[in-house]
Order: sequence, then structure tokens, then C-alpha cells
Amino acid sequence: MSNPGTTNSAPIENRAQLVEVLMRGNKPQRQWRIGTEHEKFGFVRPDMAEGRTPYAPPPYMPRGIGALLEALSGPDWEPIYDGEAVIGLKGANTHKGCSISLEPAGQFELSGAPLETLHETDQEMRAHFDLIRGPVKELGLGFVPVGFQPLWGRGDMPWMPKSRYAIMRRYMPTVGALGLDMMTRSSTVQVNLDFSDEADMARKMRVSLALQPLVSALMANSPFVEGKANGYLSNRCRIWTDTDNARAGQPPLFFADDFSFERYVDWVLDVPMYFVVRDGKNVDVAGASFRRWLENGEVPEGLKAYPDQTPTIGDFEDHLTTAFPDVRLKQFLEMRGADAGSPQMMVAHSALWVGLLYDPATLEAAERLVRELDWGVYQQLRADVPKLAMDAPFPGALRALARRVLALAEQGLRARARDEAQFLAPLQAIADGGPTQAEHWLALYKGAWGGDVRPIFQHAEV
Ligand SMILES: Nc1ncnc2c1ncn2[C@@H]1O[C@H](COP(=O)(O)OP(=O)(O)OP(=O)(O)O)[C@@H](O)[C@H]1O
Ligand SMILES: N[C@@H](CCC(=O)O)C(=O)O
Ligand SMILES: N[C@@H](CS)C(=O)O
Repeated sequence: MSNPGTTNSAPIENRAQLVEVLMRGNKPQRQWRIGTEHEKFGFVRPDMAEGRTPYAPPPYMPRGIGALLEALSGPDWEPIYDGEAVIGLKGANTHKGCSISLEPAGQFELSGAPLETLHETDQEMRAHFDLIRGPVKELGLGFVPVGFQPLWGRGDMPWMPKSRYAIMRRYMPTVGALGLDMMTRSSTVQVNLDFSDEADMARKMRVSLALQPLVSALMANSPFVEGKANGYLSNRCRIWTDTDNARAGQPPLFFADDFSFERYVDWVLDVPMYFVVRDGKNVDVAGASFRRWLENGEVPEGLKAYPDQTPTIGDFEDHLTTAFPDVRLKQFLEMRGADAGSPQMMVAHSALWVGLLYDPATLEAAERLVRELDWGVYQQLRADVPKLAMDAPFPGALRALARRVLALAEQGLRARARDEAQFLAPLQAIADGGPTQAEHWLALYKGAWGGDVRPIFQHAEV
């Protein structure tokens, strides 16, 4: 999750202002950018454990995630605080536009800068791993980008000192069985992409929401839970099915022909709140209704002790970050279906979506393709993919769909004329019959690793 920023304290006077928050994202095509975010799990290196448990998830302190943030901070990386604790870094100078942030159990996240080409995305990812390699080793740690924590249980995971997460931690168990696993034991790669206007946004939403399960299957990389294969290829996608369905999934109205900024506003007003920021602090209002606060003046219980009880534009902007549909709308669209994976796979993930969505003729063709079937087919696919990935049942076979979609993505990238089609190669190999990352690890686990998952840590990126 991004780090806390400044908020707009203007009171909300009418709904048009909320629509306007989203519309501010409209941009001409020449200003469209690619913003890639990824998360990864830290672990204690067995050869440098020095009294610590080998492979354990690092705590915040000592010799953990907080220490890594401190080691990285400097003129290029300014610390960001939650109270007294450093909880992120804001890039400056040549790293302007990037930030480093923490997920609840310290999954280390690069929120990349909005970039023009996939070559820059590729370079940014490499530069990030190069940047952290030294300090990570110095602390006796490593980092592995997979979709679900392979070894440790829910109770073994540390909690980072972030007030947003204290609120979510309390609330999650009241709305789903696996929300705490989503928070502490999952890691993803996401790409944020722009739109020109409402019609373009709605088309990109339909195409990307329908194809999110296909991409989850191609990117499946979370077959291990607590030291064993647990029967899922993307356990991370499974946990999203039972986290909090009031804010996650594929809401059917996002597919509708009349989907619009206003309809998203309408949907998100009914997503239960988590927090509002007052006096620079997150105030717990988890479960309260933004709509009833805004429309009926029902002040959320937790806010009653504060003088500023009027909903502001900043409150709505914060609320937008608490919705987790498979494709999230803010001032850009965020693709949220994929497990974290190797750097090549994570760049390929951005490449797939850029190819499909950023060339208008390709986007139209992609929309025709997804409209060949009822939306219900893609919803069923979402239910089947966690277990089966590319072997999930699909009319005409999922690999055939993957090949068509990748051919379109390639066409879209070629139309951009930036020599980017090469970045699709790892996904094309899977569409053509190769194993997903999850299947690759499972073959090793059943073979050379002799039923032990720990060797996965030897394949760490840093
Ligand atoms: N105009 C843009 N086009 C594409 N990407 C953008 C644009 N503006 C910002 N981004 C990207 O959005 C990402 C960060 O968004 P933000 O800081 O709001 O995180 P977040 O999505 O709230 O975090 P999380 O997904 O972890 O909850 C960055 O990677 C950034 O590059
Ligand atoms: N870790 C979560 C993503 C958290 C977020 O950025 O919303 C996931 O794997 O999907
Ligand atoms: N990444 C999400 C879920 S833990 C957030 O930070 O809000």
C-alpha cells in the first residue's frame, strides 16, 4: 500500500465532486503511463542466521524490515513515518516518482514511478533489486517474490507498525475467513494504467476485469502453504475469494454497458469504511457506511470524539484506497489479479496489460473477444483458477484463450512501435504449453527437493 500523503480537506458538497475525483484521471494518450508495483517476502538467510530461526520472516526490528528501510534511507530515499516509525521511503532525484512501502507483515513493496515504456519498467525492477541487494545481505536477509508465504503460519507472521493495518487487522476476521492471510501472507504484482475518458475507462474495465482470472492463471505462483503443497496453484487467489466480498472480486455492474465514473462512485460508497484521517492520525471507523455519513449525516461512531465530522474530498480519496476489486479504479486502473513472481514474469505482466489496453484498435478487438462469452463464464473462471490455473475448464480451453489474448497483446505492443513485444515471452511460453511458475516449483518439490519447500528460498532474487 502506498504511503500516507496530504489530504484535501474541502467538504463534499455534492456527488458531482466525487465523480470529478475520478475524472481527474482522464489523460490524452500521449500522457498514458505504466506504474508497476510489486511485493515480496523477506526471510532470514540460513547461512547468516546468527541465533535467528533460518527462513523466518524478519520482524520490523531488530535486524529486520525497519533496519532495511533505515539502511536504504538517504538523499535519494527520504523516510516516511507513521508516528515514530519509518514505514516507507519516498524516492527523490533519479528515483523521483517511486516509493518503497510495507505490506502488513513487512512484504517489501516497490511502487514504481509512472513510466513511458516497458524498457523503463524492466530497468526499474532490476535497479530496485540491485539497490536492496547489499543492505539485505548485510542484515543476513533474503527476499523471494512468490504469491503466498511458503513456509510459515499465520501466527508466525510479524506485524509492521502501521496504524492502517492495526485497523484492518481487527476488522478482517469479522468479514471473511482469510483476510489476515491476505494481509500478512500474500504478495502481488500490479500494474496501473491510464484512460482518456469515461468510455475508454469503461472499455478498459470490462476487458481487464473479464481477463483478470486468465492472467491470475498465467501468473500462478503460490502452491505452497506452511511447508506443503496445499492443492492450489494460486493460493493467493484463493484467499481473495474469502477476504471481504463487499470490497473484492468482479462486481457485475463493472461489466455493464452503462458502467461509468458515477456508477463506481455509487458502488464504492457502499464499500464499508476502514478509517478516516484526523489530526494526521488514522481514526478507526471500520464497518461504517460512507454513504450514510454523506447522505444522512450519520457520523461514524469512531469519529464522534473529533471536532471535524464533515466528510471531505480527502476522506473520499482515502476511502477509494480501501476497495479491492480485481480491477480498481482511482485516477487510473489497477490490475490486481496476479501473484508476485520472477522479475521477468512481473515485467511480462505489465507488458500484457499495456499491449492489450494501450493501443485503441487492439483494445476494441479485445473487447470483441471478451464479449463472445457471457460475463458469468469469467466469474466461473475466477472460481476455478486458484486450484487449476491454466487447466481450469473454459469453453474451447483456457490455453486457447491465452494464445488469442497474447497475440492481441503482441499486436498492441507492436503498434506502440517501442520494441516491447519481447517482454511477453515468459507468458507466451506458458500459453504454448509450458508450466506456470507454480507447476515449475511443484515439479522440483516432488522431485529434486524431496518434499521439502525450503529450497525455494535458494531461488530468492536477493
Ligand atoms: N498516471 C499514472 N499512470 C499509471 N500509473 C500511475 C499513474 N499515477 C500513479 N501511478 C502508479 O500507481 C502506483 C502507486 O499507486 P498508489 O501509491 O496510489 O498505491 P496503491 O495502489 O494505493 O497501493 P496498493 O496497491 O499497495 O494498495 C505507482 O506504481 C505509480 O506508478
Ligand atoms: N498483498 C495483496 C495486495 C495488497 C494490496 O496492495 O492491496 C495481494 O497479494 O493481493
Ligand atoms: N495492500 C492493501 C491490503 S493489505 C492495503 O494496504 O490496504
